[in-house]
Formats: sequence, C-alpha cells, structure tokens
Amino acid sequence: MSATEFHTDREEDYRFLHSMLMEKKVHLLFKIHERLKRFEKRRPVPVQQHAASLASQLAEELLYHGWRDEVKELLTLISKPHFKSLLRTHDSVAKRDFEPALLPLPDDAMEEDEESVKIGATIKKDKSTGAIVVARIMRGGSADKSGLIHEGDELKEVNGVSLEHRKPKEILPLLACSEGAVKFKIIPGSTKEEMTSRVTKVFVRALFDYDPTEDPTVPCKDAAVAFKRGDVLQIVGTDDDDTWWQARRLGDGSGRAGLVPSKQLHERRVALQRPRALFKLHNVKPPVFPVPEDVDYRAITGIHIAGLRRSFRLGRKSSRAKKPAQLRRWSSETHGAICPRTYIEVVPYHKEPKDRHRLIVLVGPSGVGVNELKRRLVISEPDRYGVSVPYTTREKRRQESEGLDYHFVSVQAFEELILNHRFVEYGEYRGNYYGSNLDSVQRVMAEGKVCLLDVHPSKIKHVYTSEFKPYVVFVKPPRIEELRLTRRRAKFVCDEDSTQVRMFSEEDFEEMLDQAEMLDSQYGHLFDKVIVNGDVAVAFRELKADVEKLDEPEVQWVPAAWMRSAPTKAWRSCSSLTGWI
Ligand SMILES: Nc1ncnc2c1ncn2[C@@H]1O[C@H](COP(=O)(O)OP(=O)(O)OP(=O)(O)O)[C@@H](O)[C@H]1O
Repeated sequence: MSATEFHTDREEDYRFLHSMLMEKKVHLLFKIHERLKRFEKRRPVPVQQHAASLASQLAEELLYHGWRDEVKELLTLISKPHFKSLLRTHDSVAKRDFEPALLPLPDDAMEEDEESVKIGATIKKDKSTGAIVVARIMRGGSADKSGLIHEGDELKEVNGVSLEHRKPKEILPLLACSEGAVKFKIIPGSTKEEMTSRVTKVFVRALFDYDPTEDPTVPCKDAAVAFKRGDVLQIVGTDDDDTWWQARRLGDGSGRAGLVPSKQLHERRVALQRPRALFKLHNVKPPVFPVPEDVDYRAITGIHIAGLRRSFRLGRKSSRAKKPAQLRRWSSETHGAICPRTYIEVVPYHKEPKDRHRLIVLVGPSGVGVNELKRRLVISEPDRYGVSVPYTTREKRRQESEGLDYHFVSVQAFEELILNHRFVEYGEYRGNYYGSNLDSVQRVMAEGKVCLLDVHPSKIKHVYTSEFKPYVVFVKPPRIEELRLTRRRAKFVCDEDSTQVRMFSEEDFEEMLDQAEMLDSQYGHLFDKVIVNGDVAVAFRELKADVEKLDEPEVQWVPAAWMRSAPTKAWRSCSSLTGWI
C-alpha cells in the first residue's frame, strides 16, 4: 500500500466518520444513552401501578370539562392505542407481575365430591426472592376448601418437578398435563394465626350495582362477583388491597368468593363521575312541603284511621304551585348532599317475639299510591297496623277530634318540638305548621302495632336508629302504559286546600315517573324493598306479605350501627359508617 493510497484512505475514513457523527440519529442515540446512564444511577421507582386505569378514568372525566383545545389534545393523546399500551406495560413493570396466571388445578385434586367447583388461585414470581408464590386464593374454590394452600406460600415443586428459575407461565403446562392427584411441595408463607386473622367476618350491604362484564379494570372477569344494590356480601378478605376485595354474595348458593371493587375504588370512580351527577341535580325539583288533607276516611270505610291525610311530601300540586311564598320550608334540608354510596356494614338481626315491630317507612313520588297502600293495610287489620297522628298549629275544625285527626298544639309548643328535634318532617302551610312527630310514631309502636310512616326519603335519617329499625319500602310507578291503564278512573287531590280532585293527566304521569327516577337515584341505597304499584291489589298483597315476613324468625340484615355503638375494629379500616345517608 503506497503512502498516497494510505493518505487517501484516511481521508475517506475521516469523511465517513465525520458524516456519520454528524448524523441526527446518532446524536439522538447518544442522548438516549446519556439519559439512560443517568437513570441507571437514580433507579426510578414507579409512583403508581394503575396508570392505565387512571388514564381511562381521566379520559372519562375530561369529557365533562368542555371542549377546549388543550382538553381535546390531551384526550386524543391518552386515547391512542400506543399510549394505552405504553401505560399497560408501565403497570406490569411497576407491579413486577409480568406473567400472572390462574392456577388450573384439576377439581378432583382438591375436592373429590365437588366437581363443579373451580380451583381458584393465582401465582406470581416474588420480586425480591424470585420464588413462585401463591398470590391469591379465591374463597370457596378448591384450593381454599382443601385448606392446604394459602396466600404467600412458596411453591417449590409440582409433581416432583422443581419450579426453581421457572416463570409462572411455565408452570401451567406442568399442571395441565398432570393426571389424577397433583402433588405440591410448599414452604408455608404464614402461620395459621396469621392466616385466620386475614379472613374477616364482615358483612356489608352493597349500595350500588356491579357488573364485572362491564368493568374494564377488573383484574380477572371470571374471578369477580356480580351483585345488585341491596345484596348482602360477606367480605372474606381485603388482602391489604385498596382496590379489590374478596367477597361472597349471600344466597347465591355457590359459596364461592370473588373479587369486588373495594370501597375506596368505588368512591374514586364515583368521585370521577361526580360532574355528571351534579349536573343532573340542577334539574331536581324542590322536594317536600306540607300539604294537609282532610279526606274523611271514617265516612268512607267506617273505621277511623288517624293520620291518613295527604302526606307531608310535596304533592304534584305544590310543585306546580306558582305561589312559592305561600309555602315555606322550615326544616334544614340536606337533600342535595351527595356522598358516594359504596357498602354499609350490616349484621344479622333475629326478631324476638318481645321486640317491637319495625317501623315501616313508605316513600314514593307524589300520587303513586302511598296513601292508598297505607289505607288498605290499616283497613285490612286495624289492630295490627297504625299510622301516626300528625301535629298542627291550625284551629280544630268542628268534625275533628284531638288526638284522632291531629294533635292540635300552639305555635310555641310546635316550635319547642322543632327545637327538640321531635319532628321527622314538618313544614308550614298558610301560616300553620304541620308535622310528623316522633312521639306519635313511638305511641303507635308502644301499642304493639306496626307503624306506617310516609315521609320524603331525605327524612328517613331521623328514624334511622335501632329504636325504630325502619324498613323502607319504595312505591314505584309502573311503566307509563300501565299508569294510563290503571289510573283511568283514579282521581287525586289537585289543589293546595285538598278540596278539588281531578283525573290524572299525561303530564302527571310523566312527572310521577321523573320524580320516581330522581328518588331512586338519590335515595335508592336506603330502600329495603321496591314495590311497583301497577295493579293496586297485587301491590297491596306484595307489600302485606313483605311486611309480615319481618315478624318471622328469618334473619334480617340491619345496619351494624343499630346493633352496637361502634363499628368493629376490622371494619373501621375499610368503611366509614357516617355520612352515607
Ligand atoms: N295502582 C293503582 N291503580 C289505580 N289507582 C290507584 C293506584 N294506586 C293509587 N291509586 C289512586 O291514585 C290516587 C292517588 O293515590 P294516593 O293518594 O295514594 O297517592 P300518594 O302517593 O299518597 O300521593 P300524595 O303524595 O300526593 O299524597 C288515589 O285516587 C288512589 O286511589
């Protein structure tokens, strides 16, 4: 090689190197390298493990924040499949839970006589030791029933095959190909005491519906439990998990436990949906005002039924009245307060023969037939059912009797009763007070009768105590077609003085249905029973049978707060019993 050639080569090399180093891509690679080097030293730790669900919740919330350009841009960005995949990858790295797997043990390995029972367990690689450990045992599944495998146990061998250095994914085929009994070699993860203390015996009533098939965030749809508002769930494990609990639904027959959203998780979801709820609330019509009625049921039925007059709920008459000054609400109304409804702790209650009857609270939109049902109950068994006699400050009329139609009291006496919190519900109409008084309710109950009370649901809180143990029945209108059909001949009182009656109009039906929807969405968590009042005879029979059931020795689930002064320690951590009503 000549010197000139050598020189030329060097020249070319130099040019090549120069052009390569000037390449933009190479510069970017250097930058990435430097950045990675810096992060290597800092060892960043993920701040959270649910970035993907957080982003989808954020996207949902952004929908309610107008359509500004920045919002639009952010929404487009977090909705992109690449971005979503990135977050999902981030989450699995954050959890170091790269390959979670449901352990498909054959049923007969654990439970010979229950072939239908599915094994329930998940395994994962322990991030610090690299060992394969049992992550979750589904209560009621084969693994749980065998009593041999527990959460935190380390799996060493399956059928003699060592699991060392194996990934969870590699263990599944080992189980799949095993026939008959499966042998595990296990190192127990916790002591027996620790294990039993993990299984809580807390029962809750769900205050919302949950359908895992519609929940994109549930870790495993098959392992989740669906429930409806009002269902009683036994919380069998919270596993220190603030997102998913394990629970079994009472009465579903399987005894299998599965995942349900934790109180915290549901609260977070409700909080994110709140803008929508608040938006809806602006349309809510004002609720309760006193509207007395003087229908003479004694003349109609031959039985004197004290207190069976127009309820103190705001009638359709009042909500339409264009004279708001005439009607003034006095009691402090907490109607608009919204608290996320999650779960309420409940305990079993067995009614003893010496116990008083539970208070029956009937609620429903105006005109739905609450009074009608009350009246039918009292007439059917006047010695068993009673209604409380309301209080008023107005003058007694000639045909009225003290203590039968009303308790006629002075304004001063009435206001003292208000100050002493003796009213479940009260208000003022044309300069006179009217109210449903706790003493009246207590008197009916002391007579050994079933007291029927008709209040706006926002007032239930005044009787939500162990003394009254209210059983709340929501009387719901049927679909509009059935309303038209069943109320063809029905008349209702349509003026403030209860002197005029008229037929129901299409608008009345629509308003009744709207009100029912609003009551259900705002107070549905308080309802023990929903009765659709289509055919009144059917509704009455259903109501009567339901109320009679409360006297049977069957277990009734009542709020734990009624039966003890303070919530259990175990539950205190996962539920606040205040502020939900
Ligand atoms: N299922 C039904 N079928 C036909 N008519 C009914 C039915 N239920 C109630 N009614 C009639 O509808 C009218 C209104 O019923 P009711 O007075 O019981 O309503 P309400 O819910 O108590 O209303 P308010 O809150 O205004 O007092 C009455 O004439 C009653 O007889």
